[in-house]
Amino acid sequence: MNSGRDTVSIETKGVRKTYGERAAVDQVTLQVQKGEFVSLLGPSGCGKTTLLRMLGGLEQPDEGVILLGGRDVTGVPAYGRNSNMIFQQLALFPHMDVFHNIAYGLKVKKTPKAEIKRQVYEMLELVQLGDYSNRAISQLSGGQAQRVAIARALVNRPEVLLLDEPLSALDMQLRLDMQHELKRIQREFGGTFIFVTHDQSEAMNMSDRIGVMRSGKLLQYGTPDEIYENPADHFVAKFIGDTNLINVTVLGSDREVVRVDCFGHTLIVKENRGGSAQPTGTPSVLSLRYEYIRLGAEAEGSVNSFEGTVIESVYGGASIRYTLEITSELRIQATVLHQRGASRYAPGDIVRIGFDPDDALLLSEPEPESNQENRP
Ligand SMILES: Nc1ncnc2c1ncn2[C@@H]1O[C@H](COP(=O)(O)OP(=O)(O)OP(=O)(O)O)[C@@H](O)[C@H]1O
Repeated sequence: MNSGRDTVSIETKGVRKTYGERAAVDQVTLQVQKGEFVSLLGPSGCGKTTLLRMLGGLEQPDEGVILLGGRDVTGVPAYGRNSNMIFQQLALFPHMDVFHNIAYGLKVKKTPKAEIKRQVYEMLELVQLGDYSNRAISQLSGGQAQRVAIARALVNRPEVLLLDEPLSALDMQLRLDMQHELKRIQREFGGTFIFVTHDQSEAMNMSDRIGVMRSGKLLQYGTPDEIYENPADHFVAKFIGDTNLINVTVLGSDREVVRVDCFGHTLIVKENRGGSAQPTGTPSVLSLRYEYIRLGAEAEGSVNSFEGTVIESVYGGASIRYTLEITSELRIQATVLHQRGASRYAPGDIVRIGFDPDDALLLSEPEPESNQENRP
């Protein structure tokens, strides 16, 4: 079992895989620490499954290196690696009961019977199916089948468990429950899990770190907080969370703050992390998260402050989402916390809108959309 987080479990260096002319995975370098839960996140066709399959040895890269537990496994097929994979179709053996499904890998390894029993029951406890050892696979619910698949994969003590959208066939409530379960199992087992998903909230809920992919490239690799608060670019900002992306023109910059023109308003904003100073006149994009915007009395004293007209107000229980028109060319969305019984703005109301430089991020212009992928 892995308990430390200070050593690398699996690592890729400049991994590339092409199908015909097209790079499904393009120069991906990433390092996953032992005991980490990492999600590979991105829209359909961005290359996350191909990357996962290369990590598991089901595909081989055209270029680059893969290290598993410090060993170079580039070119080593799946059966020669200490990793295991779970797919959306769980592929449990229908003619075996739960016990024998989980025991299968140990039997193949010719583990002594008593040891198999001990380890299978340990796994059944881990996935909270202690009483289900004799159940037929056909008599399991979707969530129970998921747990059996996880137990079957973990009983072999893989260096890394690779999961390819295993929850996507479940209905919403069960999916949320299984997200918590999977995280708990990973924590208790102490292993390294790499999870592919196109669902940003799923990735945010479970991961220590997220790798955001687009068109085969790893755009950003960081903790959920880093990715949310400091997105590497326009695409990541839009893919994770709700944000207004506003076209602006750079007026000038001083260290980390930049003055921009936003449809006739001069705003003071923060430069993108690691971004180089952009020259005056550069067209750019400002990312302003819905919930960082303040309205009415809350907006007084903000560094950036202007008026807008409420176009729409959508009640969301704990919060209200407003659509506000600043100019005929510019509408933004703002989400504000709402307390029961508190007054709210109505369409037509003129309200003060405010935010500080730290609340907004100037991002590089987006790359043109690739036709290789579909937005979720
Ligand atoms: N065996 C293959 N032969 C040819 N092209 C492939 C093959 N596998 C994947 N591709 C292509 O490589 C690109 C990346 O596919 P991949 O399945 O890795 O994406 P993904 O992000 O996992 O998408 P999804 O979420 O839809 O599964 C896509 O353009 C896909 O069509």
